[in-house]
Amino acid sequence: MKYPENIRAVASLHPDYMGFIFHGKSPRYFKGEIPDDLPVAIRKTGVFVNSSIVEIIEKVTRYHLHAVQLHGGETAEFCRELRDALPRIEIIKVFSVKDEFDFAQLLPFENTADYFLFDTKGKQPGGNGYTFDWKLLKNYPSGKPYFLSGGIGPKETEKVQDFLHNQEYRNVSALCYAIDVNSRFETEPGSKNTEKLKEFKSKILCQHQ
Ligand SMILES: O=C(O)c1ccccc1N[C@@H]1O[C@H](COP(=O)(O)O)[C@@H](O)[C@H]1O
Repeated sequence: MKYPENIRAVASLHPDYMGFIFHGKSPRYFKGEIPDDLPVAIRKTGVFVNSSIVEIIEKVTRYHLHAVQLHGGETAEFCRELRDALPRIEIIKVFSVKDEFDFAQLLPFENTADYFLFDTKGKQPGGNGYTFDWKLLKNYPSGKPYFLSGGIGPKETEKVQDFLHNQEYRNVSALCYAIDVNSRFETEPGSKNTEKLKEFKSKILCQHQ
């Protein structure tokens, strides 16, 4: 998210999380103010790419963030330091997936991240706008809930419904804690199409009940 009016409009749809990107090279780089009248249940999330602990603490404090999404090569040791520094902040550690994925990479983070997030590997650290083959997640060995991300847009609605409900994915979709959407719902970088988000959310939730 980037612009106050759009932040308010999307907040009115009551997403569980809302992301603010603190990666200088991103067209979504956030440097404004987050409206202070958002519904309290929305978890404001800072998205970082190899930022220092000091920088993350500064943003968490300044913007009253509830969660951090670590989208770079942050190590498990880094996550542990961050946890010690900010014990109440949720840590979402991102892993980029392409044609294959070595799930052994997750092991060191089992005790230091609250959630994993699977995004598509691309030219940019995130926001590439492409999906990966979710079948790869069938080998997910962890019991940790994860965010499904990467290129999910209105056109993926049925695919997401299928992932969440098809018996084929039963074991892995049970741990899918959140669907993360970004560039495919934008009218311009950082500005989300509220109507399309509303429709997407209602279709996913409707199927989920
Ligand atoms: O969106 C960005 O510009 C970005 C920059 C640096 C790190 C992460 C970024 N976005 C995150 O990438 C995923 C997937 O986005 P998309 O659906 O493929 O556009 C999402 O978590 C964004 O928050």
